[in-house]
Amino acid sequence: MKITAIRFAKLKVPLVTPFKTALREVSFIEDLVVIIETDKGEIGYGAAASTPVITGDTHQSILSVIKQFIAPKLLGMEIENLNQICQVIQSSVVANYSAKAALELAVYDLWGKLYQAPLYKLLGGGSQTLRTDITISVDNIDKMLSDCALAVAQGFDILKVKIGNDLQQDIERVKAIYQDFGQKTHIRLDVNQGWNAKQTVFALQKLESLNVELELVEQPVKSDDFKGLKYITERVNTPIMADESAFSPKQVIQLLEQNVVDIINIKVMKTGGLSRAIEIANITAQYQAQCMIGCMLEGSIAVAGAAHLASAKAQQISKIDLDGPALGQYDPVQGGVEFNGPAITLSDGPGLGINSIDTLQPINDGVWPL
Ligand SMILES: C[C@H](N)C(=O)N[C@@H](CCC(=O)O)C(=O)O
Ligand SMILES: [Mg+2]
Repeated sequence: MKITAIRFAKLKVPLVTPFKTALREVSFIEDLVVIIETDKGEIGYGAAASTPVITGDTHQSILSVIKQFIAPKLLGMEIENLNQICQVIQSSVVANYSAKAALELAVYDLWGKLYQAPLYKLLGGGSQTLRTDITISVDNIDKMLSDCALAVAQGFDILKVKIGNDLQQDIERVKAIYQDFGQKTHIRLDVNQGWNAKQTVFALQKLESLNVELELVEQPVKSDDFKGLKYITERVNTPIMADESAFSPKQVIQLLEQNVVDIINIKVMKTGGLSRAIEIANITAQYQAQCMIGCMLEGSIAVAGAAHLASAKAQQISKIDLDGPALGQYDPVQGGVEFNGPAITLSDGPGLGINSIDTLQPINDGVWPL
């Protein structure tokens, strides 16, 4: 099965409530969809989110990097040579991880179709169902409490609470949420780089002294502040997780070797797809460190890839933050992953298991080669 062409489209889904973090605020899930065509008539689906404040990637940059630097090298390649294709994708250009992720996802989808098996089975096998947390956007306390109540009513028992835009208010937000929901849910915090090291130690020691039990705190400080992360990890009992600091296998080795953090958040938009995500999951196992599989605010095409990986790598990946599609008003993708509250069910169809996609908006000049 040979690669013959690549098509591009956009997919836009309105959110139930605006997604607000210390880094950005958005009201839609917007994916660039990549469709790889083959000489056998099979197509593979991949997608990428635009998160310039985290990856530096936009839909425009993803599209031009694929067309200009990566696609020309993929034309004619055999899907059965999966590792070779991933190597070409990874080495065609530096960085641009979201572009690489979208392509790798589509190639893995085709690999599953070639062997007529769901991806999670080809990757080693695992459970067909997973449980995700849900994100509570940073907002005023009343809004955050009502979002938590809604999430709990929908069956979620792990809340990923976004904070990081004002230290004192953040402490009050966490205290209020813990008071109302701390007994019935696990609470994770994601600061999205909003504090500095001293502020983090102050806030977490304060919360610990009040017996506020947090499952983990994600990326409290700037992504390049490894010294700050280590300073925090050495001074608090709450587990510290790296997100924006952990893109590459090399960074993950440094983070774990030097005891900079306790936990790693793997996202395919940061690793450049599944091949390096697998590599990182294996590295965390070597260090006997826990890891999470996460997502950007992205729809269910890319999340399906991450979910198949999480199923097959359940020994390494113990925490799941794949709630992107659950935050949308609807899911235009049929097959793939199905959400029912916190439960994610993987399709048993081949590859990612996607059957069809509604409301795809083709992009002008969105076919390669023209
Ligand atoms: C959506 C997911 N739960 C999440 O919070 N992901 C990111 C932020 C993604 C974005 O801004 O698109 C994270 O920081 O973990
Ligand atoms: Mg995060």
